[in-house]
Amino acid sequence: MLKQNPTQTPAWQQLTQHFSAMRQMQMKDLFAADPQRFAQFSQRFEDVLVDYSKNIVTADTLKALLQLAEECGLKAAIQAMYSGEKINATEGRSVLHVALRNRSNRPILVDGVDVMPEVNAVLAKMEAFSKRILSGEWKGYTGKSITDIVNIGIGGSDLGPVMVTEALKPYWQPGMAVHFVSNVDGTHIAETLKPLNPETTLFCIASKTFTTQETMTNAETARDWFLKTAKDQSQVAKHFVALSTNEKAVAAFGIDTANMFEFWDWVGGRYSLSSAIGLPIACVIGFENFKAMLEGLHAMDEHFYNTPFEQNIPVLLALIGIWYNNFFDAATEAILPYDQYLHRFAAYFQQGNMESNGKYVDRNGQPVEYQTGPIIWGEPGTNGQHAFYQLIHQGTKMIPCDFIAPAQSHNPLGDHHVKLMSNFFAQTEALLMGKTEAEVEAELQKQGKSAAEIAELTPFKVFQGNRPTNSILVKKIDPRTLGILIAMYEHKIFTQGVIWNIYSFDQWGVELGKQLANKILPELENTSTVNSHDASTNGLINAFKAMR
Ligand SMILES: O=P(O)(O)OC[C@H]1O[C@H](O)[C@@H](O)[C@@H](O)[C@@H]1O
Repeated sequence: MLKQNPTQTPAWQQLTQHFSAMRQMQMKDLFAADPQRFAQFSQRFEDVLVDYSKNIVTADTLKALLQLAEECGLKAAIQAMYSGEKINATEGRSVLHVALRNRSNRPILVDGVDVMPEVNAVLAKMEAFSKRILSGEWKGYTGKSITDIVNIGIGGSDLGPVMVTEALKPYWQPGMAVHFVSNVDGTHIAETLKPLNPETTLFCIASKTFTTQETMTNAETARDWFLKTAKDQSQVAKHFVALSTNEKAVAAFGIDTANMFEFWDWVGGRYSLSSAIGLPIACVIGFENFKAMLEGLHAMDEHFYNTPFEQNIPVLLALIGIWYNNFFDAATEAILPYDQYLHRFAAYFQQGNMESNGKYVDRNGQPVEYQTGPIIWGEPGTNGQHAFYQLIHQGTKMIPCDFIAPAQSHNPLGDHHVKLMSNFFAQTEALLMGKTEAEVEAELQKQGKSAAEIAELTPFKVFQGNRPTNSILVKKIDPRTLGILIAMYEHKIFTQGVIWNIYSFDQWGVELGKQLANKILPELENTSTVNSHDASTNGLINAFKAMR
């Protein structure tokens, strides 16, 4: 893979020059000058409309950004990922979440072996299992059917299934509920288990490595809770399944490997929701709906693979993100879904994006001299409007935002949805157009304010506007559309990682804290004074011990 420093490309030089012309550019002037702007700067894919016209870009900006993608070897990088090359170089692994939802069944080789037969075998096992659970055929230790699934996992073994099961709540099958325990804080599992009955509860222990401290601790607590009632160790098989790549550790925990749903080291945790990690999804929305989501993911995978970059949605979104991140110095991006069911969508892509592209070392092992991954955050609209939008509208920082909304609500109550959507449209319009001094003055005059009052108040009520947004309008949040949206963001992240010349599929940054926690843990289990750390850490640990 090309290891190109993006700032050393001709395209980057061109963008730097172009930026000095664009930094003062007003989007409303661009709209006024070009009646075709919306048509020119929007793309449709199935029932998804992506409008990126409210960005500080011209055709020239996109041309230079597309050139940057070419010069950084994006084409070859996509080819390398889809063909199973070991692009996760620091872990020596392929990166093949696209194989998990490869509905075309085209062979995908890892070390010369087609992975599709094993992918399909696990999917078939998930299908059969989820059908047995949902039909009530799978019985617990007292002969009752399962009513509650508890997924125990963290990070990539939690966030995807949480986000998807919440997003697709209207598709939950009758008589089945799903719960998630991730935090090692005992409160999480204690509160989750409180209303549950061990006779009708199934635990999915989800961990790629099956060594993660939080998950193993919660899994042991869950087993103790179960055995407190069930008594008999042999009944564990009816209530515990494992989703993992680590067969040995699964067996050592006491889960029958017949109840293990396998995946592989070429599935990154944060890209694993279409692997066996998706089992709790399939068990609550049904396998047909799970399959529809896989088909949506695959459709966007194909779009990303086959579409020329100038119409390629993930590529365009990635390039626009780079434009703000690297030229306008925007440090964050907000994801703002106008859909209550998508309330964990930003949290999901917080891991997806920040764990992938939060790297300061490039693929040559050198510290980068440019910005890489942005900070991702967001909450559903309209709640965000009454919380942090003040800063987006009038703060000193540029925050590019993605607004996401469905045309059709799953809960068409009265006029709720049109009210919601009026806010969705109004916000991006306000961020684009702002409100001028003259408009504010005229408004204050109408309200009967004196000249002195008008002069005093006007500066506070002006909105500069010119704040960039993408609007992603979909017909309905159904399994297929959700799959499309997920893959769209995944490939945006991939594209940016390629251009920033970083490795997007490792996560060494999570290791140090884990190591130190393992060192500190035994120090907390006795009463002696600790002095093996820096003064602050020693002080805190000793204060904690004194307070216990
Ligand atoms: O599935 P596991 O192995 O329990 O890992 C859970 C999480 O652990 C770490 O925080 C990272 O490696 C994440 O990417 C991963 O998702």
